[in-house]
Amino acid sequence: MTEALLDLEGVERRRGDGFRLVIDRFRLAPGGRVAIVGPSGSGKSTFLDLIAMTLRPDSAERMTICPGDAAEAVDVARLWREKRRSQVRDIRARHFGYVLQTGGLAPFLSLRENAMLSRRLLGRDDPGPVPELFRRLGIENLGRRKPRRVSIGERQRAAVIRALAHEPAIVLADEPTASLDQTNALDVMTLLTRTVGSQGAALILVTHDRALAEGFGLPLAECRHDPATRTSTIGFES
Ligand SMILES: Nc1ncnc2c1ncn2[C@@H]1O[C@H](COP(=O)(O)OP(=O)(O)OP(=O)(O)O)[C@@H](O)[C@H]1O
Repeated sequence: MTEALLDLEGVERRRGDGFRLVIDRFRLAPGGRVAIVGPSGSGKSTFLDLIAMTLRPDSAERMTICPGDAAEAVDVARLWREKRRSQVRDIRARHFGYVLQTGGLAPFLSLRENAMLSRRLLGRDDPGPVPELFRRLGIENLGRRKPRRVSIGERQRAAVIRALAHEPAIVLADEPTASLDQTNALDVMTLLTRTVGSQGAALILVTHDRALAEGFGLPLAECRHDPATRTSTIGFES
């Protein structure tokens, strides 16, 4: 069996006033895809933050990442336990790309400068795939513009480019089409899934829109919430 890109088992995190998320088992193959669905407040963002390593688990039996260029899986659970935060940060910057609901672009930077941010964080000043991504996403004439001078759909395209500019192993997209009309949502989803696929990256999408996810062939993983215990559970294997 191929080594999983992400492998989590028995991961728990409490939040706020008694909420608890339990990741029973989550295993994603290199280049794998999944859509995380569930009602509001069921823990989808908490799940994504744990995966993105921006949130520390309270406990984790197993939590590993094994990107293509790694000799062996990195034991992230251990890095958290030993409070090796700079190593966690390095893994995050190198291997993850993010597309947020409203783009999350820096307003004072041009679209191109925004796109280059994820590379610059890794000390890379060469443009790599950025010019080609601008062409493929059809906004090659807008690179010098600031986010406020382009449409919301064009902003989301720039956000997709920024997520892929440093060629990460995993792209995390949190409701990336929620602020778009239906036509733009379909366009951005098409471009997102195609470009992620062409780079061989894995995609984890959080969405309220099951039909959209299913329409793009993404398997669903459900965050199930039990109000009696205020506990949500999620599991997935690919
Ligand atoms: N920063 C925080 N501090 C304390 N509690 C939080 C925090 N963020 C979320 N929570 C709580 O954690 C639980 C899960 O929230 P989360 O945002 O992960 O759910 P969600 O499924 O993403 O919701 P939505 O679909 O509305 O975005 C909720 O009870 C929420 O109030």
